[in-house]
Amino acid sequence: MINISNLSYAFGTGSSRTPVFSGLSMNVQRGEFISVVGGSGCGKSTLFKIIAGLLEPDNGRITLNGAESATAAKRLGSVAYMPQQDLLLPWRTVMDNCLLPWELKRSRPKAAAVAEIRTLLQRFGLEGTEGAYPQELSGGMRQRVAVLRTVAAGNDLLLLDEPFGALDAITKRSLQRWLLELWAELDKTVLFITHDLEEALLLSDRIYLMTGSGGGMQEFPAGLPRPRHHSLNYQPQFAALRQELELKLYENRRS
Ligand SMILES: Nc1ncnc2c1ncn2[C@@H]1O[C@H](COP(=O)(O)OP(=O)(O)OP(=O)(O)O)[C@@H](O)[C@H]1O
Repeated sequence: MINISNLSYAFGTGSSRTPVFSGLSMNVQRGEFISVVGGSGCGKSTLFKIIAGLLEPDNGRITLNGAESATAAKRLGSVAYMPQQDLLLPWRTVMDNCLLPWELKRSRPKAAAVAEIRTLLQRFGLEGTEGAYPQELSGGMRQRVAVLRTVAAGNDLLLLDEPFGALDAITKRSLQRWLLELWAELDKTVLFITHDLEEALLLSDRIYLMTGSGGGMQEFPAGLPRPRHHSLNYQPQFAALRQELELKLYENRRS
């Protein structure tokens, strides 16, 4: 689905140039759920912006669906990206927010897009919110609308940048369960940024650890059997993996 090799990026120019990462490589198969974890500021969101075509890397190659995407402009619009803030437009209703991807592409009649969004609203447990404005929704509902808009873009690869980071523990749990079911049902490939190691282990097939300070990426096989449930959190195998992952993150931050 996506192959990244030897990617590097730095912000700024001349003497104010600050490397974010270098020599970064990763490989994601179709249908996988992959998490990216790493300390604050190590470049996770920057990586997503590069994959989404919003930033051009300094070096490296990105292959999407087997075809090399040599420039950011080529990647733009070919993956669905949900940034850290939900970015729902406050002056638009839920339906009009979800229609934004259609407005950008206009590749089919509006009625077809509206019908698909209505079906997704049902599937996402958001029936009855079509005419509501974002500020009338709870935090968990807003995040579901934002994920729905990302899915409505119609791409096979979803980049979700810490979608549940700002939610309380109970809402977060229910949305994790919901996302696992959705992922199994929709047959999408997901790249997911999180600071929550338990969330990464619960959701992912594999985890990539970003080292930061101009460094690269390390792979961590999550490998727990599916289907997964929160009761896994209390099993020794889960606790051991969590400890191993935490140690690796800690080692990376020190090196
Ligand atoms: N537009 C920008 N101009 C200059 N530096 C930037 C810009 N955006 C991000 N940076 C810097 O690049 C580094 C990586 O930022 P990025 O947002 O990718 O990190 P992150 O791992 O996603 O962080 P967090 O986990 O806190 O969201 C940080 O040091 C940040 O300050």
